[in-house]
Amino acid sequence: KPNTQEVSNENLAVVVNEEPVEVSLFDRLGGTDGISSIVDDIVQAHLENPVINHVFLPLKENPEHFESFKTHVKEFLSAGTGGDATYTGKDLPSAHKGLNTTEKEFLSAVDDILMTLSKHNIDEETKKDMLYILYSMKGAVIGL
Ligand code: HEM
Repeated sequence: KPNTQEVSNENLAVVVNEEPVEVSLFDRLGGTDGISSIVDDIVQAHLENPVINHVFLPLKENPEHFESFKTHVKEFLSAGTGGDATYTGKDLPSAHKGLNTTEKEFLSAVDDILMTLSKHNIDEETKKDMLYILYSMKGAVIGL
C-alpha cells in the first residue's frame, strides 16, 4: 500500500509548481530593451500610416524633439507596465491638446500598436492586456 501521505504531498508539490507565476507586463514586453524596440517600430508604423501620419511627420522636422518624444513614450510604457523608469513627459491630455484626434485615428493608432506587438511575437494574452489599457486611456487623448 503506498504511503498516501507521501503521495499527496507529492501531488501538492506538483500543483504548487504549476501555479501560474505572475509575470509583469513590463517583462512580457521584453523589459527595457524590448519596449525600446517596440516603441521605435510603433512610431515607424505611425509615420507610414496615412490615417495618422499627418500628426507624426512634422515631429521629424525637429530631430531633438522627435527623440525626446520617443524617449517619453518608452518611459511611459515602461513605468506603466511595472518597469522602474520615471516618466518625464507631459500628462496625456496636455501632450495631445490641439491634435483633435478622432475615434477613427485612435483606432488606427491602436491597430499599429497591435500589429507591432504581433511582429515582435508578443503573446495573445499580453496583447489583450495592452488593448484593454490603451482603450481605457481613450478619453485622455481624443477630441482635445
Ligand atoms: C492610448 C493611446 C495613447 C497613448 C498612451 C499616448 C501616449 C503618448 C505619450 C506618452 C506621448 C509623449 C508626450 C511627451 O513627449 O511629453 C505622446 C505624444 C504624442 N502623441 Fe500620443 N498617445 C496615445 C494616442 C495617440 C493618438 C491616437 C495620436 C494621434 C493619432 C497621438 C499623437 C501624439 C503626438 C503627435 C504626440 C507628440 C506631441 C508633441 O510632442 O507635441 N497619440 N503620446
